Amino acid sequence: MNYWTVIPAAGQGKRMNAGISKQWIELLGKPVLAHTLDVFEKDPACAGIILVGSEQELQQMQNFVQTFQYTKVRQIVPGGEERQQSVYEGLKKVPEDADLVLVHDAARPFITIDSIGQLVNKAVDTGSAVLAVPVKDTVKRVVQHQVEETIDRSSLWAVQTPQAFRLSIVKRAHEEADSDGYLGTDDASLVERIGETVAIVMGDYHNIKLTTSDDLLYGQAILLERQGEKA
Ligand SMILES: Nc1ccn([C@@H]2O[C@H](COP(=O)(O)OP(=O)(O)OP(=O)(O)O)[C@@H](O)[C@H]2O)c(=O)n1
Ligand SMILES: C[C@](O)(CO)[C@H](O)COP(=O)(O)O
Repeated sequence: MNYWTVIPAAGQGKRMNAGISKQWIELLGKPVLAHTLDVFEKDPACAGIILVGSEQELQQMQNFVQTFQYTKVRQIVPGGEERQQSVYEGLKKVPEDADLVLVHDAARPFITIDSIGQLVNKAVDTGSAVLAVPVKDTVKRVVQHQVEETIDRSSLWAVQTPQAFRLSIVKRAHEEADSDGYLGTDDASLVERIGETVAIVMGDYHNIKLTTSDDLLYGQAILLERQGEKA
């Protein structure tokens, strides 16, 4: 099934502390945003992309999309203070007749068409699905540097993007979160709180989000490994 994608790219990358927003950092000579957009541009099932940028970077983003000749970027819209608000602004621009919408962080450039396909198939069946990987570390709840509890990790998954939803569901979830003043760290949590079920699809440990500077080193290694596989 065809899908639309909202790509939030309006963050400031404070934790990366690179002096520029994360999407403009170059990995093997190409901006992070280009690595991300290339995947959706190449996926025949992707019908269109809504790109969300910060107000100050909209012109830069327009120029970038023209330079890289992305044909599927239908609109570039200004985002908000928080990721959730940026996604909400993007969702408002997805055509009403779209069935399925994916939300994907610009800062997760290592997503593959294969993972997207598996996610889309699940969301078509269930209405909402997210990519995630089982947590590998032992996780403890800590208060004031003292362990309160060791959490049973057998049911813990680290959730990624893309997250795929029927458009009507995710729009309702965002509308309700907005009117209730609820702020979540991903879109699925908004869908969960309106009582919808969210399915998990096994993701890929390489689908990291570039958050701090050490992620750049790992990211370059992922790209080099993929280049080697192609050669
Ligand atoms: N107001 C915001 C905040 C984040 N994002 C986007 O949401 C994705 C994931 O967010 P995160 O990693 O938290 O990015 P930043 O907010 O840029 O990072 P930081 O919190 O370190 O400033 C990124 O692609 C980012 O550009 C967004 O569109 N609008
Ligand atoms: C949406 C997300 O990528 C899921 O892992 C993530 O929650 C967004 O950013 P943050 O780093 O948690 O603020």
